[in-house]
Amino acid sequence: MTEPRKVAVVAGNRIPFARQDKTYRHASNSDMLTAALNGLVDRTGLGGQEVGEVVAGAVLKHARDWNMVREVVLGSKLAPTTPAYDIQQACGTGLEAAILVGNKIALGQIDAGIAGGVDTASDAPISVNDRLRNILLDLNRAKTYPDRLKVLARVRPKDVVPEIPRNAEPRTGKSMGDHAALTALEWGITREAQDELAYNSHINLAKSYDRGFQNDLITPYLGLEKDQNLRPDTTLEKLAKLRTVYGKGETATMTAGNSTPLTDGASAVLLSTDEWAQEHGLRPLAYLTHSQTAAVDYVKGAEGLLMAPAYAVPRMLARAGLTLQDFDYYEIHEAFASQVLSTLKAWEDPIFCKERLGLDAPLGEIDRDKLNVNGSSLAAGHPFAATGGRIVAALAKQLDENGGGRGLISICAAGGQGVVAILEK
Ligand SMILES: CC(=O)CC(=O)SCCNC(=O)CCNC(=O)[C@H](O)C(C)(C)COP(=O)(O)OP(=O)(O)OC[C@H]1O[C@@H](n2cnc3c(N)ncnc32)[C@H](O)[C@@H]1OP(=O)(O)O
Repeated sequence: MTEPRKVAVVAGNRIPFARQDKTYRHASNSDMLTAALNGLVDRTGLGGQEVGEVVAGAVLKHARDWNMVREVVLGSKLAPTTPAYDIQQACGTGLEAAILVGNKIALGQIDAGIAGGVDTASDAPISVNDRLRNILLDLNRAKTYPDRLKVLARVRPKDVVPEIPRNAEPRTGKSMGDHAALTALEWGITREAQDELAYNSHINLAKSYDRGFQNDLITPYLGLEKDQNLRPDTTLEKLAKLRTVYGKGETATMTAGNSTPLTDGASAVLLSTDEWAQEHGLRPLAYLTHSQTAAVDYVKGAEGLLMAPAYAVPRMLARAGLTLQDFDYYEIHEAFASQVLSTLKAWEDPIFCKERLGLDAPLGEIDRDKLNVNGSSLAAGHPFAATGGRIVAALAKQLDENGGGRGLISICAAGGQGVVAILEK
């Protein structure tokens, strides 16, 4: 077996993220992923060329999009001979796509590949209930006109009520926010701490736009040039006034300001070997060096729904021979401010680290000045599968700009899962 090859993150591109039912109201997942992909192809001069694979996905997609990513490639500026396939790991999708591409590069199966993700909260895949579905299937089977009429006569008004996907866990019926509220309560996460994290996210993202950091990470789309959820004028006072939306009574702390908004958007990231990058006149921004996934049993309440990264990170650190403090940047996806803070508090807690992680000592604190330095999902928004690509591209660029260093990526996902990775330069 030959040594694994280094996996370079070469470039990234996304469209600005839009709030649900706003600018991208009429854009489909395929439209948005094509825009993100074509922007990356233009930026890297890959028009008409083939890459090893394109791997991407959407958390919510229409049944007609069963081969979405390959169809997107066929409609893109890449060569039509580029293989492509869909993956889905809830909010971990974009990062998992980068890991899959990276692993194939490391093993010598491909020299370059593109990882991506897309989601629309505006163009939700509405379905019909099982009764109407069975009637429609029978209608398709009916051979004669009278037979069809007989089948149609079975339709009742209640059958035509559409089923809209809920942002909830199928096994508990609770929304992600309700789950996060339970975890916030368990860890004693205050409203003030959540609002401060949300405030920093907006300020850091606004600063990153101001200093031009986002210029070669984003391609404007449908007239939108910046993330639509960004509020550079937000203040702690304004955040403190918002009503709570998850949790109950006096213990409720989560608001629209410290929870991610429902969002539309897409992202794409180019990964390759050093040699491939050089041959194509490109250069590595950073290297994808480690990754890990974990899952927790949130169904029986053994752990909080969004706490899997708290388990994945120490496992990855142990394999990498690193401590939690060995990083210059921490990119912790802000599904909810409370979930970031619960994770950080768990890593500082000796009992959690001993009893749940099996460690002799707590992982300890991180330097908060190194956390989400260019803003994260609370400010940018969170089009589920597109978030991983946003983070990988921004962190790689930040490490490059810094002239080197190491960054930790941590993404919580529905179903009690976590996907984490390390980028280094
Ligand atoms: C899926 C996975 O695998 C894992 C994950 O990541 S889990 C995370 C998944 N994502 C979610 O669950 C998304 C959850 N978010 C939502 O459902 C909704 O955004 C929400 C219920 C939290 C809020 O919805 P909403 O009430 O419609 O929000 P919105 O109208 O935008 O904001 C309410 C108010 O707060 C204000 N506001 C929001 N953020 C603000 C800020 N930063 N500063 C000042 N004001 C703000 C708005 O201006 C608005 O004020 P008005 O009512 O005066 O207009």
